[in-house]
Order: sequence, then structure tokens, then C-alpha cells
Amino acid sequence: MPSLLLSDQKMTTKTPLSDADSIKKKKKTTKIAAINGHDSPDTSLIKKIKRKRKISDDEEDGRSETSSELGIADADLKIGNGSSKKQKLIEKERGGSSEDEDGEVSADGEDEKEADPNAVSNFRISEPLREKLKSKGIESLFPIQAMTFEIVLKGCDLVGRARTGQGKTLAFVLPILESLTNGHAKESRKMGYGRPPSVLVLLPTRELATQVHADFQLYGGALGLSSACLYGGASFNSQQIALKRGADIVVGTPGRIKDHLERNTIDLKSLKFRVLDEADEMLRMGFVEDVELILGKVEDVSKVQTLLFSATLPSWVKQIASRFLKPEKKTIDLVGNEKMKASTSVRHIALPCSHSARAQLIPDVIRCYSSGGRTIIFTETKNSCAELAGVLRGARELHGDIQQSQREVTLAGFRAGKFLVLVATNVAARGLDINDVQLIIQCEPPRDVEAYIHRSGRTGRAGNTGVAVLLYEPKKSYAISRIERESGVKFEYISAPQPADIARSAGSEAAQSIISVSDSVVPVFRSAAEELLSSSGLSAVDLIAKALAKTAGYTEITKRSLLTSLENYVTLLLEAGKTIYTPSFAYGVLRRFLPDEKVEKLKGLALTADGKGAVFDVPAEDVDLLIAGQENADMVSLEVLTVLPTLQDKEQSRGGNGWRGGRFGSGGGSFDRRGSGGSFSNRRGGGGGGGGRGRSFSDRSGGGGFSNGGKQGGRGNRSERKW
Ligand SMILES: Nc1ncnc2c1ncn2[C@@H]1O[C@H](COP(=O)(O)OP(=O)(O)OP(=O)(O)O)[C@@H](O)[C@H]1O
Repeated sequence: MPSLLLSDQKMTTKTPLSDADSIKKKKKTTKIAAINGHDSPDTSLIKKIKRKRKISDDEEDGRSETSSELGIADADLKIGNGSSKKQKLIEKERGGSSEDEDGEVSADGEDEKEADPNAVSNFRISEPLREKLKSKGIESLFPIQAMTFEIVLKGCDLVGRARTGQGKTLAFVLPILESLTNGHAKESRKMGYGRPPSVLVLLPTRELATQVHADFQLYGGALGLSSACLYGGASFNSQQIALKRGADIVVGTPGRIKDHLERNTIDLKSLKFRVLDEADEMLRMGFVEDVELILGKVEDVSKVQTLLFSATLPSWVKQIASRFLKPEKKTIDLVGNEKMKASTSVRHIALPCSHSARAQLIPDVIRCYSSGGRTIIFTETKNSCAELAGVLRGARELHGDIQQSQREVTLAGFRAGKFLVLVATNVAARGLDINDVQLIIQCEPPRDVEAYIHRSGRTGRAGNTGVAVLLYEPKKSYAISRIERESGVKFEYISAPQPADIARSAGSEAAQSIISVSDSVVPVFRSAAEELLSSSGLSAVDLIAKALAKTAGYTEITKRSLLTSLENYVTLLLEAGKTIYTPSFAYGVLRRFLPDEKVEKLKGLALTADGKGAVFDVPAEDVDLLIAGQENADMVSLEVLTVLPTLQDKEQSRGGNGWRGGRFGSGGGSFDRRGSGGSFSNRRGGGGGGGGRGRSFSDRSGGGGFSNGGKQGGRGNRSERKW
């Protein structure tokens, strides 16, 4: 019997955990705590939870078992905090440890394995399934899987919630398969040719359907169960043939399943399980009626078990969803009321960038933060997806206007590493689990916070780390504060990587590649080199510098502004000796001493949090003229910035009169170390804007490369980049 779900008393029935040896028991609880990101003091809490569980299991009183009843809410059972301790643990869980002949984990010896309460061997998982899991490097269940396994096996309806990438798919796949083959659903499920499905899994996108179906094929196949995948854009006939033959498990999107119902090609009367994966998205997409119609086809609702999973469950979804689940449903919520709803193993970064600077900026963001792995870029619309994919070298697009067959080819190519940059709309936001996605770029803040959580959750999965960069127009900074408020994410504010810094790191790679050229070329090129050296008028060092630049793909170095990330723009700060209440006031001041045509070329004007200044971008060629212009105005100063100061929330700037102190401005001057990247915010002047939270920008201007948890891009020279 499984560990987490049972009382200590029940555990005595199971061999590995039954040993009354107190040392082992101690190890066991410590490991539970470690998996959940806690140290030993919380082990008593885990025991409490177990005791509570024991009581509620025994009582079987039909009450809904909520996370708070289980004591799971808040930080108590938090997972995925990215700590190195947990990291190692997950690596171990994923099979990173060496195995002995019996396939047992031997990292810390036999005791260690026995001490793992979530070891697969501690659950009622049959041998073929166990073997399959082992072949995939899975020796231990993740918390959401461990905590829901027995509940599902016992026949309860369930709402399951855990952060992105924490293994919710296997949390329903494994107990369903066990139920069908060895559990309560075994006797009543239909068999033989033409059998109707016993399991229906509904999900919002075709790509996700394919992925979940692959899991059922893999694990269900090991138990002799067949499955079919039904989604639009694919051949109806082949789906019909599969259903006619008989499929135990059907995975699909609501639209196509409804089509099958209308054509009488599917019979959902005798379902044993109904699963709503990414339920909130399905309902948000307007599938409520379809979902209700599909789920309503079951003949005897008392005989079907309904499971609902997502990383996000807004309250309106819970209300609708409760129509589909029995009142005595159980809830396992590993996010609960915790403030942080997004993945905790992801570094969340916000970077100001005007729309027109995106295409130039994104390659450098990829170079700085992708660690050479895959990147997914999210756009809000299909048009901007196609447009961006068209200008980013080596990138491919994925959105709803692409033919289904091409969508599949594209995703397969991305999974296989044939190209490393995928530009996608929200079709790729939910559920997709793709190996080695290191970086997520969102081109603008999404409208709803759930989208931010799911998109950024395409990286940092299963205990791995990742980076999510959110680009935003400076004038839309209020959208960032909304996401922070609603998701609990604390963004690291940076300004754009400077091309010079990128070029510096490309230069050292180019140097390596030059050194590795065979000596055999020297006699052939020597005379040309001598000729060049004497005719160029350059020193040998300068000449080599140019050769390195060319090798790295650079013929000039541009500057990128701090505010809008535009190349060949420079960020200036205006101060007028008094509070600047509104952007129009700032424009008025500028017009006093600058020609109109120059003022009209300014970009992204925003007010500083201390209320004393305005920042804006100007074309690099105008800078000298503008700086000189300040001589004509009293009490006015203009200066070139190297670090962006803390800015006001735009909503507040729009508010006109009565600047009340920056909602974004905090007491300035303090350093804010974040993440492993070692960047720090360096707020100019440090004038706190009358309270409120600070939006500080990391100082990248010191040059010397970019930090990404110690990882540098290192993907070859500029001309060889894959994107
Ligand atoms: N027990 C386990 N041990 C190791 N890896 C696991 C385990 N369970 C699942 N995984 C892996 O973790 C990854 C994430 O799993 P999954 O896609 O089910 O996450 P999820 O919680 O559904 O995420 P999302 O909310 O984004 O859909 C997958 O690659 C899966 O194979």
C-alpha cells in the first residue's frame, strides 16, 4: 500500500515500509519533507497529515476532502522550489542514480530506496507497468501522483492540482490503468472486439491529446489495453476504424468527440472513467456545452469516476466543474492558497521592449538565456506568430491556422531537436512536455494570468530549471504588476542585453574556432595576411580584432536602448527641478527647448518612480544635439542613462494630477540580489517614490557577459546560429 496515503498502521502491511525500525522511519519522513521542499521540522506536519488522512479514510464519511482538511494548503507540501537538495532528489527519482542488478537504486544504498515512501514499489502498481516506468527512468512517484494514486484506485472522484511540470498526467494514467486491469473497474469493463471505451480523456488542444495518448499507448500497451486519439484536422475514418475495433481508452478534444457522437461512431454509455485535463482551459475556450453533452452520455453516472486536473483552477471553473463530479469528491491541491502559483523552478524575468525592437532583441535573449537548449516564443496572435517566425532565422511557427499535418511535423521536429526555436500561440501553452526547453519568451503580457503560468511552465519541468522572459512595452507595465499580483511571481527586471556584450562572448568563441584551424592553412594565407597588415594601416591587434568580429558574424556594433530595447537608440533622463506629474507635462518641458520634430521622435516616455524625472529613448544620432539643447532651458537637465531607474506603473502615470508615490517605487538604494544569475539591481539615485513596491532593473551595463545561472549561451558564432 502506498506511503503518503496511509496511516503508519496500514503501512505495516507492506514489506518495505513495514519495518518498525525507527531509523528507517526517520529517514522516510525526512525524505517526504525533502521532496516537498522542507527540512525535518516539517516532518511532524507530514505525520499529522497522514494521521488526518487515516481518520478520513477510515471514516469514509463522504465529506469532500479539501486541501485544507488535509493540511496541504499553503507552503506545507510545496514542491519544486528548485533547491539543490530537491534537485538531486528529483534526479534520483528520475533514475539518475546507478542501479544494481535488481534494478534498485543504489545511490545511497539499499536503505535509501526503502526510505523513499514514494518508490514505485510501494504502490499497487503491477509488474508490467513498473517495468515500463523503470524503462522511462521513473522509480519514484512525484507528490501529486503519490497523493492521488490510492484515492483514484479506491473509486473516488478527484480534483487534482499541482504546478506545471509536476507529473499530473501520470497521476491519472497510472491509477486508471491499474483500476482497469487489477482494480474495481476490472470486472465491469467491456472487453472483446468492438468494445466501447472505458476511459475518456478530454483536453483542450490536439497537441496535448497526442501527447497524453502516447502515454496511454506506452503504459496501457504494457497491460494489453488499447487506445484511440480523436481530434480535429485528422482523418475521421481512421479514428472511426479504431473505435469500431474497440478502444479501451479514448483521448481527444471536445469538438471531434462531439462529431463522433453525432455520427454515432462512439458509444460513451459504459465509461468507467472521465478525465478533464486542463479543465479550466477547455471551459474557458467555450467548450462548456460540448463537455456537458459529452459527459452526459454516460448511462449510469454513479458508476463512472470523474477526475479533473490542472495547474490552475480559477474559482469559476471549480463551480462549473462541480457539476461533473460527485459531491463527495476529493481534492488534492498542491498549490492551494500559496501565493506563488507559477513554477518555482523557473527564473521569471521582465524586459521592456517596444514592438518594433522584438525581432532584433529576441535572438540576443535566446543567446543569453537558452543555454543552447530549446526556446518557445509565445505571441498573442496567429499573425504575429507567423511574422516573427518569418524573421527569426531557423524558427518555425505553430498556430491554429497551420494545417494539422504540418502542426504535427513541426512539433515532432522541435521535439527531435531539428530546430531549436518554436514560435507559437496559446496552442502550445498548455500541457506540452518537451525535453530541454530552457527558455520561454512571451512577446507581451498575456491577458489572463493562467496563460502566463502555463506558458512559463513549458520550461522548468520535473524539477529542472528554466528561464521565462516576458517582454513588455514600457507603456504597458501595469500588465506586469497584474501578473505579479495574481500569480505571485516576483519578476527580475532587466534591460536588454547589449550587442557589445553578446559580441564579446561571440568573440571568444570565434577565437577558439580560429585557433582550431589547421596549421596547413598558414603558408597558403601568409602572403595575403602580410599584404593586408601593411596596406591596412592597422595594428596587428586591431586587424585580428576585425577578423574575429567577421568570423563571429559582426561587421558593426550597435547600441540598444534600455527602455524600448531598440537598436541605435539611447535612453535619456529628463529632470525639471520639480515633480513631473504626467507624461504630457514632460513633453511640455521638452518642447520648451527642443524642436518639435525631435520631440516627436522620442520613444516610450515613462515617469520615474520618484516622480522627479522622465525617461525616454532617442535616436543615437540626435543625442548630442539634445544634450546641448538643455543649455537653452532653465532648471532642466538631460543625461544619458546607463541603468534604467525604477519606473512608475503606467496606470498611475495616466492618473494625471496627484502623483501619490510610485506603486512601483520602493525605498531606493538597496541592492536586490536575485536568482543564481548574480545580477543586482542598481537604482540610479535611489530616491524611493513614497512607498510602494520597487521595480528595479538589473545593471547589465558593466559589460562582461550575461548571467544565466552561470550558463552562457555558447552556441557557435553569429553566422552559424540556428535561429
Ligand atoms: N514520477 C516521475 N519521475 C520522474 N519524472 C516524471 C515522473 N512523473 C512524471 N515525470 C515527468 O515529468 C514531466 C512532466 O510531467 P507532466 O507533463 O505530467 O506534468 P504536468 O503536471 O501535467 O504539467 P502541465 O501542468 O504543464 O501539464 C514529464 O516529462 C514526465 O515524464
